Amino acid sequence: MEKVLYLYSSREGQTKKIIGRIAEQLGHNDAASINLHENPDVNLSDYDKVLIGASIRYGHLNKKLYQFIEANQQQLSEMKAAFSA
Ligand SMILES: Cc1cc2nc3c(=O)[nH]c(=O)nc-3n(C[C@H](O)[C@H](O)[C@H](O)COP(=O)(O)O)c2cc1C
Repeated sequence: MEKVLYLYSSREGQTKKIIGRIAEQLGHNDAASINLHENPDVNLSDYDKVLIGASIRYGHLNKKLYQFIEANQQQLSEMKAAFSA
């Protein structure tokens, strides 16, 4: 079975709710849902697909998210990855 990760960067919880709803709609009830700020060292190679959800403040995503994407650029380009903000 495919392993799906829902990874989020949420300040007040809206993004967490939104990606939870997407997971529900796609039938990914068993997918992992991880807060990037609590688990910055999440290992993408443990998953087949990832959806990254992030909130915007004053035109910017959270700095930790930019750092995560930069650090995992190679892995993200080689797996099925989607982004929502
Ligand atoms: C102080 C503040 C600044 C925001 N700046 C932006 C922005 O620049 N662009 C945008 O599209 N939304 C902006 N928003 C809207 C948030 O991205 C939106 O409310 C989002 O759902 C919050 O998600 P979160 O609860 O997961 O942090 C802003 C919201 C707040 C409270």
